[in-house]
Amino acid sequence: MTVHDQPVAETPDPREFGLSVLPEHEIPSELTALVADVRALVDAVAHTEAGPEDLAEARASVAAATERISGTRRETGALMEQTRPDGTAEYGTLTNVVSGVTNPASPPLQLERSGDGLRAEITLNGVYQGPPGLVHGGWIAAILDQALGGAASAAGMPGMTANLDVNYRSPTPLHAPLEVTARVTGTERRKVFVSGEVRHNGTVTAEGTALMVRFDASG
Ligand SMILES: CCCCCCCCCCCC(=O)SCCNC(=O)CCNC(=O)[C@H](O)C(C)(C)COP(=O)(O)OP(=O)(O)OC[C@H]1O[C@@H](n2cnc3c(N)ncnc32)[C@H](O)[C@@H]1OP(=O)(O)O
Repeated sequence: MTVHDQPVAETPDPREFGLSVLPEHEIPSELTALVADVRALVDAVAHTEAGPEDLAEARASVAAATERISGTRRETGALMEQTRPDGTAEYGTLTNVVSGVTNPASPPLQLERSGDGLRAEITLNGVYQGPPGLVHGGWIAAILDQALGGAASAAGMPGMTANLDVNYRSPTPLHAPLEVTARVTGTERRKVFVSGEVRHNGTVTAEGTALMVRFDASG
């Protein structure tokens, strides 16, 4: 296995493969604001103790809002194009369930380049609960998977997760700032080895390693 030391590579333009691509700056700010509002709605619904009258009224309002915006739908596989500081482009699915900018079912995860990989700060609310007061382990694995895949992609080697291994070291609290980090640790042919961590107050609560297999450029 060799340690990856290549410069960031240009990712092929997905339009060449017939995929639909939306540049990030073309996403209406009203849509990203609505995504945040719907996340707040999901949290409110999950925890509400409102009475039947208020619930019925809220339900009618939600149904009206759904009707209002359901006329036209974007393709499920549409990609968002982000421009890196060096001017090259990177892509991810708009409705990615872990970090999709237009998907209110995703947590507000925004991974950014940092040091030799990616980093994010995120606070998860009760919608992501597993054990009382704690983040569900499946969501921790999903966040790590996204960070690990994103690190490979950011290094110019986008691919699919072939294997993901997660160790839960200590409980991950809800309603508390978490740090997510990930980086490429090595490559071997199409195999990209990645590792990452979730930390709370500097303590590792979960760590993961994954094998990403790069998309086959030979067709
Ligand atoms: C667009 C922007 C995106 C932007 C990306 C943003 C981040 C997205 C993060 C989310 C990632 C996901 O959730 S992805 C979704 C979950 N994953 C999946 O659905 C993947 C399903 N599996 C597959 O499609 C396939 O098995 C692949 C692609 C992983 C591999 O198939 P393949 O392409 O035919 O490659 P193959 O020849 O079999 O394997 C290549 C090398 O990897 C090794 N290998 C393959 N699988 C394994 C394995 N499980 N464990 C060990 N080693 C393995 C082989 O031995 C070989 O090694 P050698 O002979 O070279 O030694």
